[in-house]
Formats: sequence, C-alpha cells, structure tokens
Amino acid sequence: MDTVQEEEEERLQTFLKWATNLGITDSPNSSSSSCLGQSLYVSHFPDAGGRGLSAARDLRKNEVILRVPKSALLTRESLTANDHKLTRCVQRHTRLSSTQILSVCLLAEMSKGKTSWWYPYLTQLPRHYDTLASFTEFETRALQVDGAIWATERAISKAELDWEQVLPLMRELELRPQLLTLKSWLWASATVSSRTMHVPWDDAGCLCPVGDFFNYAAPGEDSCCSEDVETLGYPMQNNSLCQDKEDVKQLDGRLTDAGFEEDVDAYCFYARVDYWKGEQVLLSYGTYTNLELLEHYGFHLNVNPNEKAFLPLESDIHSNSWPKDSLYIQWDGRPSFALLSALRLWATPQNQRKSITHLAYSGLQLSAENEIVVMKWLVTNCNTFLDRLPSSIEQDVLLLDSIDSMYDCPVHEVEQILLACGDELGAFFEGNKMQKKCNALKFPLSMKARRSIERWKLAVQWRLRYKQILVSCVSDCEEIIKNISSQNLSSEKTYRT
Ligand SMILES: C[S@@+](CC[C@H](N)C(=O)[O-])C[C@H]1O[C@@H](n2cnc3c(N)ncnc32)[C@H](O)[C@@H]1O
Repeated sequence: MDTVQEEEEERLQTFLKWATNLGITDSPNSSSSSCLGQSLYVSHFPDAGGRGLSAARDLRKNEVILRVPKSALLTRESLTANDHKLTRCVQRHTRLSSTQILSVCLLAEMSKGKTSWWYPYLTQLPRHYDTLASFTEFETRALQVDGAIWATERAISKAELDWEQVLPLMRELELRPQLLTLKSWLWASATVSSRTMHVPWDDAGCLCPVGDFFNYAAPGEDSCCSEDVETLGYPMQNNSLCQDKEDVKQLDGRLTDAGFEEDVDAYCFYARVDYWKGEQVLLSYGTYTNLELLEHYGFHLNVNPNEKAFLPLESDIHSNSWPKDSLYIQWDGRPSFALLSALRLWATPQNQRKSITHLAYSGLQLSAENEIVVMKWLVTNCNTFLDRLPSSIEQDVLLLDSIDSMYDCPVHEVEQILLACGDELGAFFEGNKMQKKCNALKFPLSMKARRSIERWKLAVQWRLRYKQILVSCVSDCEEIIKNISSQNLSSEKTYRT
C-alpha cells in the first residue's frame, strides 16, 4: 500500500466508526460493534464500479442487509437544521429547485472543512465525476450520434444555467471563491445526481452514508422488460438511486431492493437476489439507457438490457399513435414491439390499414411480403445510419486499444498510436492544448489529460455499443428475410407439384 492508499484506508476506517456510532448497521436483527462485517464489507471492483460492497456471508434474496437511520441521512433539512445563516439565505431564494438547494447546502457544508459534523462522510465522496455535464466539446463530439450530442449539450447548458441561478445565494453565504466556480458546482450537482436516494418528504432526495456504496445492476430481464413497463404507461424513474416505495410496490418485484421505511424510521436495503459470500452486492437505481446512465451517473454498462438505439423515422411512420420514444432497436438488436408494429402498419397500403390495425397493434405479422418490406427497411436504415457516422466499429475497437495504451505509453509507441487514431487523437491533443508532435508529448500524462482520456473512452465505448446494436439488427433482419424467402419458395414448389 502506498501513502495515498494508506491515508484513504484510514479515512474509510474513521468513516465506518462514525457510521457505527450513528446506528448504521448491516445486522439490524443482532448487535454488532461495527456497522459492516456481518452482511457486507467494502471492496474494490475495478471493472464493475470501483469501490462497492461485497457479501460477508451467503445472502438470501429479500433479506435486510443494511439499515441507515433517518438521523444519518444528509438532506436539505438536516444540513439547514443547525445552520441559521444557511436557513435564512435559502429561505430568500424560493425560485431555486430542491436539487439546486441541496447542492448549495452540500457546498456550504464542504466549506466548513474538518469542523463539519459530516466531515467523515464528506471525505468519502468522489473528487470528480464523468457525467455528461462535465464533457468537453471534444468528448461530446466523440459520441458521434446526433441524439447523444444534443443530450450532452443540453446537460452542459442546464448545469451552467443552474450555476448562474445559484451564484447569488452562494455569494450571500460567503463561500470561498474556489467553491463558487462552475467546476465546484459540477462536482456538487453530480454528487446529488449520482448518489441521492428517494425520500418521501423531499424531492431532492437524500445522501445515504454507506448505502451509497452500492454499485448498480440494471433491473434484470427476468423480472420485467422495460418495454412492457412503458407500454403500460408506467412513468420513468426520477433521477435518484431509489424511488418511491409506492412505485416499487406497483412494479412488483422489479426494484424492491431499497427504500425509506416509516415504521423503523430508516432507509432499508434488501438483497435483490441470492449472493454467495464474496460476491459484489448490487442495487438497481432504476431503468436507464446507457446514455441516461452516462448523463446522471457517469458510467454505462457493457450489457444493458434497457439500452435503446434510435433511427431517424419519417413522419408517416411515427404518426401511428405510438409515442416516438417507444420506437427503437433494443439492446439485443431486435426492433421494439412498438417500432415493429408501426413499421408493419406503415408498410401496408393506405386503403388496407384500417382493417389490419388491430392485428399490427397486437404484435402479429401481417403477411410474408409485409414482413420482408419491414425487414428491408430496417436493414437499409441501420446501414445508412452506420455509414453516416465518422468511424466504423473496427476503427472504434482499434481506437479503444490505443486509448488504453496511452496512459503509460513509452514514447517510441506514440507514433503507432497517432497512426491508429488519426484525426481523432489530433483533436484530443488540441482539446487538451497539447502538441500532436510525438517528441512534444509529455508522458506520463497530466491528471487533467488522464481524466479527459477517461471521458473520451466512455464516449467511444458508448458509440461502439450503439453501432453493435444496429449491426446485430441488420444481421437478424437479413436472417429473417432469408427464412421467409426460403419458406415462400418451398411453398411455391409444393403448390406447383
Ligand atoms: C452510488 S455510487 C456507488 C459507489 C461508488 N462506486 C463509490 O465508490 O462511491 C454510484 C457511482 O458508482 C459508479 N458505478 C456504480 N455502478 C457502476 C457500474 N455497474 N459500473 C461502473 N460504475 C458504476 C458510478 O461512478 C456511479 O456514479
């Protein structure tokens, strides 16, 4: 262990002692001298979220594994309770949203440094985040897909606007100049976006010490597919780690792993599945596409059953009563139920549509010819979409390899990397105000450049997965066309003989 790791470990141990004194416990039904160790322990998962929680023993589905009393939750209420100046100033700014206020309260608490009652917890918060709002222009462009670029630009503008709106309040609070910067604001709002949990009394949610060490697993396919949920008109989750208990009950078994419980006045966490001792214990924060995960949490999943790829659609396709956002290609390359129905209807001559609408809406194939037209439309449109993007899957794979080797690159390999990445690497150096010439590169790279590489890598991985979905759609559709055509051929033969 180096000195930095030793200090980190020391801070973690101080925090766990503090948490124990507050009554946070992973063994609510028995007494224990430490908040963790009976059901869970802190562990590191380099490829699955970094710091997280492991099972300290075999855990059974639905058993309670962590309880965090209300008095240990960091909320607007708890932060303003003992800070009269903060309470007075906040009361004067009624037009700010609840999340803006919570973020300001968090910065005000940070400004107290070691004197803050929350200090042991504050030391456990990440120093930086990779949420979309922190992307530079270069990293935004690296997403390549228009919809993703727009979403990032929106996130950046929203963060800037939110910051401008809270500045007068932060000045009234006389926060240190360093805490008034956009950079500090991005940190505070990303902390709130990626770590808050739903509580029934405040829509800004709460920060939940120890409970926010759980990493994410998408709600499984086994419980309920997202498409069914949307078709039935369930709302999307709000942006917090855990949602309203009522929603949880409605979704029946899909997201029953955590919530605030009035009867015990505590946030309770349950094992969502059985876990073996040593396995990472995960929490489902909600149903998100990879872009949404990137926007709110700063990561995405290699395999995400809720991922969606959208194709540009002519207006006569989406005018067919399906909401536009239900028309997409699923993570496995299959068109969504709504997209398939809409395309089948669109591929039917106008004068016959009325009579078959009910069949299309119930998900039935209309005819072999109709199905072939639909599959061909998908093949053509996926290919056109892919062809318009600046790089291919093969180039992205190569680029990811090169990005990985950039971290501690010996100078003699730089030339090869430059060749592999071409223009995009040039743009990276420009974006980070570095020289492209090999002999002017400084390795090891600065912390700022390393962070930019992390976000760039996230963007390239994101677009690569998006492209892979479309490629898989193309090959599925071609297979279907082949099968239908050969069936038609053999039935024609039977008919002739
Ligand atoms: C609530 S925190 C979870 C604990 C966090 N790893 C920590 O050290 O504090 C949420 C953050 O953890 C990371 N994370 C959670 N689940 C992840 C996953 N499956 N893959 C990658 N990163 C993940 C993301 O950075 C996310 O913003």
